[in-house]
Amino acid sequence: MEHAPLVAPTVALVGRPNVGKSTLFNQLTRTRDALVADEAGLTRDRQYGLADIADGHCIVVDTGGIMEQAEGLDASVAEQSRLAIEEADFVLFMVDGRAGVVSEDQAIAEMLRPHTAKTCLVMNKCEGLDRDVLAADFFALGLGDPLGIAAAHGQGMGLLRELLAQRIALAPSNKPRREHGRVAVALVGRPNAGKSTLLNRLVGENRVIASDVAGTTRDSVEVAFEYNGKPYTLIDTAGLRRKAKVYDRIEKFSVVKTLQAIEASNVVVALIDAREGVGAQDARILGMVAESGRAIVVAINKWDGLEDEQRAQIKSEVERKLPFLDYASFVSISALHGSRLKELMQAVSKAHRAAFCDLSTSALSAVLEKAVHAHPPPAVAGRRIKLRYAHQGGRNPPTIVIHGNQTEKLNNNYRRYLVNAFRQAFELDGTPVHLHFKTSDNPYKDRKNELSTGQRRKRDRMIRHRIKSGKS
Ligand SMILES: Nc1nc2c(ncn2[C@@H]2O[C@H](COP(=O)(O)OP(=O)(O)OP(=O)(O)O)[C@@H](O)[C@H]2O)c(=O)[nH]1
Ligand SMILES: Nc1nc2c(ncn2[C@@H]2O[C@H](COP(=O)(O)OP(=O)(O)OP(=O)(O)O)[C@@H](O)[C@H]2O)c(=O)[nH]1
Repeated sequence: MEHAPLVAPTVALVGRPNVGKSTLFNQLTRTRDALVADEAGLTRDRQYGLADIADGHCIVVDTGGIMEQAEGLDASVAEQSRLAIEEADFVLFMVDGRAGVVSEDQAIAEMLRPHTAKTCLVMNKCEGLDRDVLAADFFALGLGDPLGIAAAHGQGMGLLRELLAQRIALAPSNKPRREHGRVAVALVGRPNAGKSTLLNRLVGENRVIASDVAGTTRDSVEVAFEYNGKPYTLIDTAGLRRKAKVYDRIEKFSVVKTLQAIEASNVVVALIDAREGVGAQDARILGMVAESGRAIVVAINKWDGLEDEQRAQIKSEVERKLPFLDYASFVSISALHGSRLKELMQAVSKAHRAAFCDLSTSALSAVLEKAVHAHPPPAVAGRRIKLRYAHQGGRNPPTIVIHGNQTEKLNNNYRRYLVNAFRQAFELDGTPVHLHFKTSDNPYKDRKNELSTGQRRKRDRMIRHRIKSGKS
């Protein structure tokens, strides 16, 4: 069967501090922000997001963010940014039109010299000024005529999007991403965690069709296989690792590849090396998965031959360091010996089912009512927060829209309580569950005491019916 590669192209934003990278990043990715995980305990600046361009989408990586996040680890930081640039399908090099060329711009231009073919110079903060006059200064960078924009004012965004559509339109990932019936699984984890070993175990023994589809400019590889009669596609980043091993022996961790694999997947299997414990890099990778909203199974690998004490230690470490993954299943495995892979794949299958499940309005509302009855929301300034009914707003991850009033005043604890209630009721293991609150447009809201309980119920039933029949 022919299938479109799943991996999305990436665009790297490069530039010295304060030129407006974050502003541009937000402009490009804003429409997709609603999809971003907003799980408690995971608040940090985003360094990557999805941008809808023309009919497709791409991943945008803010390399400035990468540089800042890893402050104090200078060498690896520079390395990460450089690697992100190398691997990007396209680079937007941002400069500040008002400031003119400064020495940092020149240094970055030098770094980009080998990549000029895929680099576009973007001159920001051009509003109200003559672009041609500002541009003259930047010719000296040797990167051609800059595109003038004003990210903060949304000016030039149309042109920029057009340019991206032209330059990365050929990327095959701008095609429909989901193959019918196939569960796309990404294997992620720091170097040496055991990804290749696991892949070989899973695919080697169960190979039905194996098609290695290397992207045109990317090295991610998709491998189709069946497990227990179910079709899967593994999205592997092995291509890069092989290459890295050839030209220098240092194992490289690739943010871009990891992002692409996560983004293209339905379920992520994240490997942790039980012998190494949960390091900063593991936490970072898992943070990326959590932010993506993908279903996840954490495989604690190299479980073979460990003492009980070591096993207990890694278990407590996982709990302590990864509280934001409280929805994930953790399966200890040995990729080398092939142990507990059945459990692993069962967890994958379960997480996939949960991520894509359909939830009826009546069932959701019933669970909501029960949860509210057991623990009513707190009162705010003497008024109770009312939660009336719920319906499904999306899948992968399941998104539940709850209607009520004063919902914006609900605290995080109560939100978590509700998520758990839904999770338990519908067995939503392995996937984040997102809640959206809506304060209903309720004509009676200021006269609530004039409605009897029976009248209110009747009205709620009517609204629920309207939602169900798609009229609201
Ligand atoms: N005049 C003007 N200012 C802008 C524009 N875009 C961004 N800025 C301002 O430039 C400043 C820096 O913007 P950021 O988006 O934070 O820049 P950055 O490159 O991400 O900076 P770092 O986070 O330090 O790397 C902010 O004060 C923005 O409001 C623009 O189009 N015109
Ligand atoms: N004891 C033990 N060793 C394992 C297990 N899984 C992998 N290894 C070993 O760990 C090392 C790294 O495994 P790989 O599969 O190459 O790891 P990787 O994550 O693909 O590494 P990169 O290609 O560098 O990203 C190899 O020496 C494996 O034999 C396991 O379950 N138990």
